Amino acid sequence: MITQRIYEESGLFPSAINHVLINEYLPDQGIMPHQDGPAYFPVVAILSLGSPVVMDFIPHSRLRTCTDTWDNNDVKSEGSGEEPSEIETDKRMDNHHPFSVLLMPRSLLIFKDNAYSDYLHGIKDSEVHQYDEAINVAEPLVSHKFDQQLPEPGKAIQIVGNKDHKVIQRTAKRVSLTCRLVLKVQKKLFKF
Ligand SMILES: O=C(O)CCC(=O)C(=O)O
Ligand SMILES: [Fe+2]
Repeated sequence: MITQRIYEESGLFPSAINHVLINEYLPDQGIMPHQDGPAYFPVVAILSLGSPVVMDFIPHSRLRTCTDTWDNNDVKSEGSGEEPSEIETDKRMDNHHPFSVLLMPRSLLIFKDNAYSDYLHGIKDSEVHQYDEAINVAEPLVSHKFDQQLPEPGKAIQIVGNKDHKVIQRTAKRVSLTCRLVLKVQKKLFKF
């Protein structure tokens, strides 16, 4: 089973994956920025099928509260380990910039730790996604290779990219399998 393979090959989950959410998206549908919350172990594996999408990661608002000090790049010293100082707070914010990831069909995205706890993740409600800023921007250049292996070549993927303007057109549905580990499975819901 796919979850077993993800569990074994990633080595990132303390026990077998016990929760899979299947989402289906029409070409103009996304998901609003959110956090997956404390019910899950903080590692998420998302398998993507169908049209590609861009997933945006946005620093959580608690890390974006004083944007006026955002440009404070000359901070070099580490804090003393006591109360967080202003410098430490700035440094922490400096480490949290928005980023995005292009999710191609049959790709597996795994995110964890800070990406789980310090960022919201979401997908725009748009048929066209820009991936210029995606951290894996080079990937679609090789994607045509596996595009040909799909049952309907070219149906799911349309990359309208050139070197200045990198966008994907979502021409088909996208189905994702979000695989997680629920830490405490309540066996008896009602205890008297
Ligand atoms: O469909 C996706 O890629 C993301 C789904 C998601 O973030 C969720 O179900 O919590
Ligand atoms: Fe999520």
